[in-house]
Parts: sequence; C-alpha cells; structure tokens
Amino acid sequence: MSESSYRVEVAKEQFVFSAAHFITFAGDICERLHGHNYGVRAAVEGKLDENRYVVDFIALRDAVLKETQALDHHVLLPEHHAEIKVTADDQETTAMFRERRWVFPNDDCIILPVINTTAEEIAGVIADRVVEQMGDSLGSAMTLLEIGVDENYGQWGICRKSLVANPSS
Ligand SMILES: Nc1nc2c(c(=O)[nH]1)N=C([C@H](O)[C@H](O)COP(=O)(O)OP(=O)(O)OP(=O)(O)O)CN2
Repeated sequence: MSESSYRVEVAKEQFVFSAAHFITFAGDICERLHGHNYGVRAAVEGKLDENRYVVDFIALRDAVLKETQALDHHVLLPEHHAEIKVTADDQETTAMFRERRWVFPNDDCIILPVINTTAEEIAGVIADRVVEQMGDSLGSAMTLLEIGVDENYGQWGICRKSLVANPSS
C-alpha cells in the first residue's frame, strides 16, 4: 500500500509587509535603498495527526502573521554581510558599504541574521522564527516547513526547512 503525505498551506491577504532594503549582487554592485510590499506564504508537510490534520492552520496562520507584522515598516539590514557594515549607538543605526553611508533611527531598523537581505534569506528568517514560535505545536508528524517571500508580485524566494532530521539547521 502506498503511503500518503499531506500539506497545509496558508496564504492570507494579511501576510504582507512593507519594508526598505538594499542588497549587493554580482560581487560589488550595491543597490540603492528601496522598498517592497512583500508577500508571505507558508506550508507545512507531513502525516496526519490524531486530529486528522498536519498542523492546525490557525496556529500556523497566527505564527506567520506575527512574524510578518514584526517586519512591517522597517529598514531591513544584514548582520553578516562581508562589506555592508552595520553598527548602532543608543540612537542611530549606521550601515556602510565602501564610501556610502545610510543612517537611520534605531527603531526604524531590523538587523536580520543574514548575509544579504534577499527574499530567500528573509524567508529563512521567518521560517526559523515560526518554528521557534510554534514550538511543540509543530508536532513530530511534520516533516517540512516552507516559507515563501514575494518581493514584487510574483518574484518569490523560498526557504524549505526540514523539521525532522536537523530542526535547528
Ligand atoms: N533570487 C533573487 N533575486 C533578486 C532578489 C532576491 O531577493 N532574490 N532581489 C533583487 C533586488 O532586491 C531587486 O531590487 C528586486 O526588486 P524589483 O523591484 O523586483 O526589481 P526591478 O529593479 O526590476 O524593479 P521594478 O520595480 O520592476 O522596475 C534582485 N534579484
């Protein structure tokens, strides 16, 4: 008999956040600061539990919504970029790339544990935070969490996180 696996997806209208960022690409090209109306979606795969669902999609929805809203109306900066150096004093956050410098009030910024604030990396951060937030409600029957981040109405970066073999990776 073949084994079944199941997938739950949440893709709600409220899963949007507006944020500013800039990335580097092609080695040393650094974008100008700009913004996106990002979209987010999430999926969990696994077997059915005793409720006959993979995960309560209300719990998944609420966790994704919380992490989405946390990013709204912020400047997203990378913590681990080799050349974009981000520092903060008690009032202002400064990002530097070679001779260029951007200064923001601290409250306007979120420094993400990423190398580049691409849609893929933002998806990875949201995935980690959703796993952390959901804790035990992501039961052992679940095998995969997938988070998608859309930068521009159809340009998705996706992170797939295994929930069994090595949940912390
Ligand atoms: N795989 C990825 N590719 C690109 C990413 C990314 O996160 N993952 N990001 C970018 C840039 O952030 C770029 O700014 C994308 O913005 P977008 O507005 O879509 O690009 P355009 O310059 O074409 O903007 P228009 O508004 O459509 O003119 C690039 N690649």
